[in-house]
Amino acid sequence: MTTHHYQLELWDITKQYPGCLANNKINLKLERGEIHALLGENGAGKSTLVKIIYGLVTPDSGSIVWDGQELQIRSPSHARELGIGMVFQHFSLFETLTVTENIDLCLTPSMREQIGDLAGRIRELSGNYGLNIDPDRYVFSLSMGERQRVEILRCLIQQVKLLILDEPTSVLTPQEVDSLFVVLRQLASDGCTILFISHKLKEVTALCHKATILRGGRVTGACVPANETPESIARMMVGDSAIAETYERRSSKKINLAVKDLSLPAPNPFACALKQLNFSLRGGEILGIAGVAGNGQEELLSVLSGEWLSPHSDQIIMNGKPVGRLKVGNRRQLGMAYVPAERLGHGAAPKMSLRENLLLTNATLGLKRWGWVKWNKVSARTRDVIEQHQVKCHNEHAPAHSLSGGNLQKFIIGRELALEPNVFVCAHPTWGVDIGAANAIYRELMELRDRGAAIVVISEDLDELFLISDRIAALFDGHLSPLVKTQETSTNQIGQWMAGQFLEQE
Ligand SMILES: Nc1ncnc2c1ncn2[C@@H]1O[C@H](COP(=O)(O)OP(=O)(O)OP(=O)(O)O)[C@@H](O)[C@H]1O
Repeated sequence: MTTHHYQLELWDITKQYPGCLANNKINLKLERGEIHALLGENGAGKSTLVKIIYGLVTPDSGSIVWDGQELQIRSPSHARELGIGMVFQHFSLFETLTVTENIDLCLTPSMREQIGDLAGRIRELSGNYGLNIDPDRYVFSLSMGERQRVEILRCLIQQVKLLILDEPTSVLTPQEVDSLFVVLRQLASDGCTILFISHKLKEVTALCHKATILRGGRVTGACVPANETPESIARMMVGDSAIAETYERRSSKKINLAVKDLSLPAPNPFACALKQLNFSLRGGEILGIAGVAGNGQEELLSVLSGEWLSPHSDQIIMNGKPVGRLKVGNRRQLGMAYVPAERLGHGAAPKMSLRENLLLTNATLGLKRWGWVKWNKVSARTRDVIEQHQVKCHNEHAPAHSLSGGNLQKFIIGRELALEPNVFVCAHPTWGVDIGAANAIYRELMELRDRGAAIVVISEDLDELFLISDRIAALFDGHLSPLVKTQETSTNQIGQWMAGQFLEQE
């Protein structure tokens, strides 16, 4: 049954969740040194399968052959001992510890002894692979891109034979993606096998040697990505809904959101101060803000949403009212909705059910009276969001953490759109969302825009920003570049602005 040149073989792997057959007799073989893409729409069963390989989930039936030996992977620490490393979509780092302390936590005593000076080894590996990580920094001060690089470093330090990456590029800029691919190709040529989950099909065709496609928990196809186009792979995954659309540009006269001379000191030594930001946004307009992670995106999101207050009330004006000193809840009452970058923990409370999560931001919409929650209404509204946005889940009582990443993102966006905001601030709207659902989200953003809302989209995906934005700008070191019409600029120019070139022109 086994062939020894395979690093990993899965035979008839099956996993049933209540009401959902997440993996249905899956067969998969990974050769040593190959980069293998695992593709499929949201909820297809990709994360379940890789959690089985990483020992986080026990399959109901089927067998696993590692390095020619049939075995059971009992736990993540067992997986790591075998040489299996995983970088999750949701990072698993402790924010109040440094990079070195975080990496140290997953080492066994013998690994510690073998490595010796851990901080030195981190510096060395970080240098070799161009990851640019300072071992002494605290994780809370790192951008999403940097956090992901710490996770990759953590696996590299353990000398993995199989590296599993779940949506690794979703928080990276094009330049960071290129350098990640250099690292991955180097690792693969050193004999490390890489299992790569991604919804970004251009990247799959550029990087991966083989691809396996899942649908509804089954393997439904396989291909050599280099022989395919992103469109042909998309059709294999989700059918014709994948075909990309283009959108007309619109805008109106009324200004829904204005930011005036907004400067904000960095709240900690590693955060980014915002410097003299000025922009205004009309109803019926989408402003795309590009930038390399860590250049002020998190800070701008926090100050626009009201999680942080601006120094003066009139530095942020919503529909003519100064709101800079109002908190999130008050801004929501005035018509703002907000989707933060991190889904679990920030966008949704993981252990709370979907209807409780809906209530968290929709409470003002007649769902409470005299302090009593009208649970029937909350349930009905949650079911509407689930239906309208085709969120795959058991029902409205499912805890947020039981949803696949893309489905949770669809739910959070749907919940916020249900508020019918006139100012919508949204980070990474299609992070981890499959191509069919991404198009559905784009359509909804366009429709909201056409109903007169002003929308700010902060994203590191330039293709996305060029597809949907009416105007576009880049953040660099807390400075905002000029805002230009998307048709009048190019990815090249915005790429240069992302590196701060606009400051030299001023
Ligand atoms: N702990 C759980 N309890 C109940 N159902 C679950 C649980 N984990 C996953 N599921 C369900 O199993 C199915 C497969 O989910 P999985 O996370 O594997 O999909 P995926 O292909 O990784 O999707 P995505 O691209 O959105 O991350 C989904 O319908 C999901 O809701």
